Amino acid sequence: MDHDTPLVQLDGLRKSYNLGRPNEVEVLHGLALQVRRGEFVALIGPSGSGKSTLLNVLGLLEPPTAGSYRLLGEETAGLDDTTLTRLRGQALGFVFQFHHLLPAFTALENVTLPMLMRDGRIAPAAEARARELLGAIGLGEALHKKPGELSGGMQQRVAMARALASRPPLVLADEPTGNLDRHSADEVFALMRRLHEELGTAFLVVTHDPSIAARCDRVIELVDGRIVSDRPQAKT
Ligand SMILES: Nc1ncnc2c1ncn2[C@@H]1O[C@H](COP(=O)(O)OP(=O)(O)OP(=O)(O)O)[C@@H](O)[C@H]1O
Repeated sequence: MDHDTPLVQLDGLRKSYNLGRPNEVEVLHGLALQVRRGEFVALIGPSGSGKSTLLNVLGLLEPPTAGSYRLLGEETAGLDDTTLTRLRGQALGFVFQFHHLLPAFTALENVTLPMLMRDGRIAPAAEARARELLGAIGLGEALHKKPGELSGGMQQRVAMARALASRPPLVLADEPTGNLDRHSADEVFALMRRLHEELGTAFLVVTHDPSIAARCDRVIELVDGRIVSDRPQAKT
């Protein structure tokens, strides 16, 4: 992929849910959007405006109903499941509101396991990579702790390490600080910004928290399934 090719390019993207004829409900109404390498973008909008739906489409978890979605320059329409899984693994990391760590496994195992399972083959040096990442984000002492022994903020930092382990160019984050108190939320967000600076990873962050949106470089606002504003923000 050419370095200037957008990571994400949507053209006329529509998504409907078929609740049984004639009740087809269109949730995303023809979106056009580009996300480029190394951007740090907030996606905001009222409840029900389609943010999660858009993230699901971007994450290749749900197909669009119409329009084009190019990921890393590759048109995703019509790709089979194996190809979608490969492309997802190559392009994307995911962070959710709830960490979804495996409770029976340690922090180190939680970060290592997805790397081992990627493409069904053993990724070389997966554990070394997991140790390095967890060390870099201040969890070197917690490698062998299980999620239940960690604070909410620490759990979310482990989830961040898991998302970045495979060096994706883009991380999709759905309310990554939504379940945390102010202090932990600020800590987790600061970590995201730091990883963005150090690794050049692009982030698309769905948030209801105005103070988090205010610290992103670009803010896209969705209302009723349409982009009503998309503006850069000066760094504060
Ligand atoms: N699987 C589905 N089947 C039918 N309708 C759906 C489905 N998923 C979402 N919707 C509808 O799509 C619309 C947008 O929902 P979505 O969850 O994307 O909004 P959101 O902006 O993420 O909201 P929130 O901020 O509350 O998470 C809503 O009207 C919702 O009812």
